[in-house]
Amino acid sequence: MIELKNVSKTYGKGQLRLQALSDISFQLQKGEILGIIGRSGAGKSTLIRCVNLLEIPDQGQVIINNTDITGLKGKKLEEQRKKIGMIFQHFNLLTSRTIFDNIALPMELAGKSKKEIREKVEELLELVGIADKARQYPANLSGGQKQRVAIARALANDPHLLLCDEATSALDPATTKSILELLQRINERLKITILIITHEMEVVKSICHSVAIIDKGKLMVKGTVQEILSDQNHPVVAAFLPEEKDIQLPTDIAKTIKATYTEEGSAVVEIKMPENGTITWIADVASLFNVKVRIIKSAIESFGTLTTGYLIALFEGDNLQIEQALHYLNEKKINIKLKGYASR
Ligand SMILES: Nc1ncnc2c1ncn2[C@@H]1O[C@H](COP(=O)(O)OP(=O)(O)OP(=O)(O)O)[C@@H](O)[C@H]1O
Repeated sequence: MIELKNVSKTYGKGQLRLQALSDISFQLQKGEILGIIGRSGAGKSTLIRCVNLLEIPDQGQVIINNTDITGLKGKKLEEQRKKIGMIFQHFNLLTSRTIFDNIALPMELAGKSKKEIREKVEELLELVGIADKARQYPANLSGGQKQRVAIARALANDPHLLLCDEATSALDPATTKSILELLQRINERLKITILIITHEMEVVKSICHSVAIIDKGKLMVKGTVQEILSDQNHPVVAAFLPEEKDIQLPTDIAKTIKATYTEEGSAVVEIKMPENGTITWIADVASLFNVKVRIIKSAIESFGTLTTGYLIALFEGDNLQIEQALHYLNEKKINIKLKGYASR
């Protein structure tokens, strides 16, 4: 079990003094995957760096399997650090070393034998699915493959804890999914505890067992993903709710949008998603007014049964009929906002 007890950290002195972490306490059970979310500057990276003592807390304790590692120095601290793996947003691989040698590095530093290192690296290459890349260099790999190397390297000394600092933030959605699946497989197979710092809801929803939110250096709440995400008033949910400012007009439309209808134009309409996540009126608008609704942008999140967010749609048709359709939707109290008119 991993426990943080009343951990605080300040940077700077005098007027520049900044309380980055304030009295943080939580527990992580063996095999748990905890996601920590929070706004930029909330203290997420400081927290994760305090867990492996890359930053030394001013106060409080980091207790790993009943050992208070904050009190350790020298070799004893190094021994404990070896049991904590870490992966980063930008992978942090050594460009002059092959993939094999990148993964081998922590074991070389730990003084393992060549045979031991070879066997372990081969096993890890298989585990993360890049056995064919052993002799390549990082520059020849995709982002997802680089993160697989970083994961293998983080596992080299059989850690009991894996720290992930925005590990999928630089990856596209499909690669993110495959890396999250890999982390989940590692968690299940090796029973390794994982602490993830993220700003991506997808990460929390797809692999975390529990989630906590950090705000201005304070840990607000920790709970299971299920209980937190089904409560739409929960601060964790609120932190992820798309706001109106999150949906912007596509640039080509923003440049040409006009306040009045133009011949051969279409109305640009912002739609607030209803909470049940279903828009039922598109077919009505088509059949009653011969207006075609085309969704061109969305910022939507789902939490349990709640769906929330915004869409941008083009209403295409004759001016009068578009106006009638908008009037009809306003009468029905559908949450829409006319942004202007675009040329087709
Ligand atoms: N080495 C440092 N020296 C001084 N201030 C620091 C240092 N590292 C972080 N800070 C400050 O501490 C606060 C927390 O920073 P931290 O990097 O932990 O936030 P974060 O939640 O990880 O942010 P982001 O999501 O933008 O990476 C910020 O105000 C930051 O400017």
